[in-house]
Amino acid sequence: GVPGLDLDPFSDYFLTDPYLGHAAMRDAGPVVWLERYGIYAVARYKEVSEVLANHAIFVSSRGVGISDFAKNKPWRPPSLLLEADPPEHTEARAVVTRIMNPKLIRSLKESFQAHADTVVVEVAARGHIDGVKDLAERYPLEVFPDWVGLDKDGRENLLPYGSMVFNTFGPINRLYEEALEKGSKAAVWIMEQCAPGRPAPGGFGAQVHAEAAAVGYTEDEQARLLRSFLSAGVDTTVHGIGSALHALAANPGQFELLKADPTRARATFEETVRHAAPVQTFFRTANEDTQIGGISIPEGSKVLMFLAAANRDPREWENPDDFEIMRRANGHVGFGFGIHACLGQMLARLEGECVLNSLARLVDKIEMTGEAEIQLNNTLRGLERLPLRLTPA
Ligand code: HEM
Ligand SMILES: CC(C)Cc1ccc(C(=O)O)cc1
Repeated sequence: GVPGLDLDPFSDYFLTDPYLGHAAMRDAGPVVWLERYGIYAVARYKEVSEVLANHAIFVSSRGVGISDFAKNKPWRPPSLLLEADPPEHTEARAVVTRIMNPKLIRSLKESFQAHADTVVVEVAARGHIDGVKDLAERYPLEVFPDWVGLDKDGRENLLPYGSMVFNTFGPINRLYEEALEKGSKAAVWIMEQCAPGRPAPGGFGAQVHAEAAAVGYTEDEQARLLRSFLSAGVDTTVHGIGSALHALAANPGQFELLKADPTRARATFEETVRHAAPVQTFFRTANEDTQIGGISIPEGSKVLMFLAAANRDPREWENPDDFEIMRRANGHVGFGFGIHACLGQMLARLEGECVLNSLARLVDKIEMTGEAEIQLNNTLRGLERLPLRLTPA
């Protein structure tokens, strides 16, 4: 039978340091049973990839959190992308990829890089900073809302809303309840911003609405489509950039390699997404009786995929726990894989690359001046605080 483990992947203890738990699950077998929640878990690269690829059996429309939408009404109307299966999912994705494509990214590169230089020059001159508040949060919160076309006022709602969305994929624990309390107020502003006609003309938001309207989406569907981007587009990049700063401060040799060739910024961010996995886990639901690694998985089972564990699976990676910007990180599952693979990964890479490229050219040293503090979240891994000293180049 399936090996059972008693670990709680949503406990503060596990979320603070998940790596021993990851190894225990990987070593226990291709799939394990987490008794505490009555869910299956896959932590090896091979099985995580297989579950992500097999979207017909391991479906998203029953929710990508622990709650099964076939049994319990979701706390918010389901996403047309994340919580949909083909054919509805295919159509929604086609609408968005008409806008979110390499041409768009090329058009943003110059302004995104210029802004990163401005911010990095400023924080480097300050010397002592909190890498989270002063850089990892500041940069995405300045470039992303302008690109979408959101109001100038109220942007402080974006992080608590995203934090709520990600916490609600987990069980109803303290993190879930605290996030729901903080996020509910933010949700009012988010939904106002998603309404057709609200985003600034010409921005990404208005373009999503126009493309969705063009294929007959109702106003509610147009709003929900844009909601996906306000849900997924901020906390993730904030944690990606924060984790990159942390990794570079903790590995000075890697920062020297980056400074030697600032075009390595792109590969540095990719290795960060592999190594830190800002999105640690989420679920699929077995839509029929099936099996994983020879173990029977009954219809209705929730399967928790540990992307972070797959990205450090020694069966797939050499020195998996080492942060190595020169390695070939492609193939990692930090942005997912298959039909639901991250729709914003090009934008995320652009944001990460721009900040790290600025750091490489404008900063000579990046040093920890105290302990990094983890921000606990049922799904995301990122920092609450990162005390740094930057020395200008
Ligand atoms: C480092 C930053 C990011 C990481 C690690 C990340 C990770 C992921 C992952 C793992 C998925 C797959 C979810 C699944 O398979 O159910 C995903 C989907 C998605 N991401 Fe990202 N993401 C990031 C940034 C962004 C940004 C900046 C945006 C928007 C601008 C975005 C928008 C989306 C959307 C809309 C989906 C749903 C796609 C679908 O279901 O077809 N993400 N992301
Ligand atoms: C890693 C994913 C779970 C991030 C994410 C969150 C929310 C949405 C949405 O469509 O609301 C899409 C993607």
